[in-house]
Amino acid sequence: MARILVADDHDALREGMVITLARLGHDVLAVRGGAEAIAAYRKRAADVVVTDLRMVPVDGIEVVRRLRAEDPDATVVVISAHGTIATAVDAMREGAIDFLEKPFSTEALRARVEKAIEIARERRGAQTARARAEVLDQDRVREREPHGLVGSSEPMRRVHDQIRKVAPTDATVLVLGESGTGKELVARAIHDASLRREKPFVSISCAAIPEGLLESELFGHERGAFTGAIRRKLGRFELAHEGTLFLDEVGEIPPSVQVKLLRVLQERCFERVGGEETVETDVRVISATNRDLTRMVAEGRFREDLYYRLNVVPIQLPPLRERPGDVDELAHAFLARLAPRIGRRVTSFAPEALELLRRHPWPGNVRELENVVEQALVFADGDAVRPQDLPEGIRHAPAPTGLPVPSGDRSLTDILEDLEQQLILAAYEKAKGVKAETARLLGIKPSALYYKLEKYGIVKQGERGEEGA
Ligand SMILES: Nc1ncnc2c1ncn2[C@@H]1O[C@H](COP(=O)(O)OP(=O)(O)OP(=O)(O)O)[C@@H](O)[C@H]1O
Repeated sequence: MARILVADDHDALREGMVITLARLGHDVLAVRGGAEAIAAYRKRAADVVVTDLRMVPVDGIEVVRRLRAEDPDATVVVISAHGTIATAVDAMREGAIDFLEKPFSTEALRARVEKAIEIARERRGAQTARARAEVLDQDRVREREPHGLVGSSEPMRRVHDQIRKVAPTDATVLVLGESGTGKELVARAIHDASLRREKPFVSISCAAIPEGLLESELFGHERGAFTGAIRRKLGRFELAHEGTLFLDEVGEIPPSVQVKLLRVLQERCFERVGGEETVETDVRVISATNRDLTRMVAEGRFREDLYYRLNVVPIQLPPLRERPGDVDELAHAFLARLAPRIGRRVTSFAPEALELLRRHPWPGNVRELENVVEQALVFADGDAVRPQDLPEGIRHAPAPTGLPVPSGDRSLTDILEDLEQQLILAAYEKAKGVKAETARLLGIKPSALYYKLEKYGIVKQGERGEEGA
């Protein structure tokens, strides 16, 4: 059953339509003119409106126009007099979805109305989806507000402890960890527990901003500093004044900007791009990276002096696979937060589903887990998430091989070097430090072994000769 509004000033025709549509089980309201139709729709929106085009003083085209202006999802079918197709086309241009040419059979009326009802339903579905997306967007904004770092595994307890100790000091903190491990959340937690908590927390992802724009994003620019600099713009340092500035992906800062950042950290002042005036700043800097900054320093891609300035207090966030104990707790926390938002009454995980989550290696870390829970909730329709609600990649997890799952953070060479180092160490220990035996276990020449032992810092340089090999 649908709610249908019929507008026609021709009594017999109007009554006829009412009878036909009511017989089909619809809830029909009929009015005699355009103005009445608009008023009735405003009072109570109909699923479908069927209106004659030729009415005075307000005609059918005007009805279409007004209803669509007020409700973009209004679904209107127009009735045109024989031989006035052009007017019907005009009405369609205004947003009517279909037309009926007089005279028409009850069958034609039924068919058009049924089709219109279907379209109206689709539109309503899309509308709900839109409204939900808006709510989700708002929630995302709200999500930016601090919420606790979940996880009480031993490594996370250590992180909490470090946050508590470092927060009240003004020390510069470097948060290290793979992508999705919660580095930004740590930065917020430090800010929220600090004396600056009432002041702004400003964050910037240094990787997301093109090299040429990063300097002006951080330090602002003066009017006319470069093409397109129409007015003075404040940079993040000024926006974060007296608060905390979070520099995410700090390893991506190009050398030219590294120099300027170093100066702010040392002297607490800077100049805007294209400006002469020196701006004093009082900002606590917290930065984060998933890169190996010491390696970048060694390779000359990151200034050593800047590295030491940023790395006053390092906080290392372990990848999720190294704290499997947190998976349960995080999954339940995300479930509790996301289920109401998606409109699901799901309150738990089936034991088999939880088991699959525990077994997954989580290369995308906590962010991946959060996404997986959200996806599963979309499919879950009971009160527990079942294994079949989980994404394919989780259900058919490869058997654990003990190998790290590549996540894009590190190159194959790096991963292989790690593995090589581990294997050499294992052999070295097994051989109780006897190098000739270590080389034999590994099936390589002693000279190759010496080279690798030094490379990985397992023995100090120059120690190689002591066995006389
Ligand atoms: N311990 C945690 N408790 C609750 N939510 C977490 C936790 N860790 C991460 N998250 C959530 O996971 C997502 C990723 O976290 P965040 O953005 O802080 O990671 P990141 O390490 O900064 O990632 P990237 O390096 O990709 O920027 C966020 O939605 C965050 O709320």
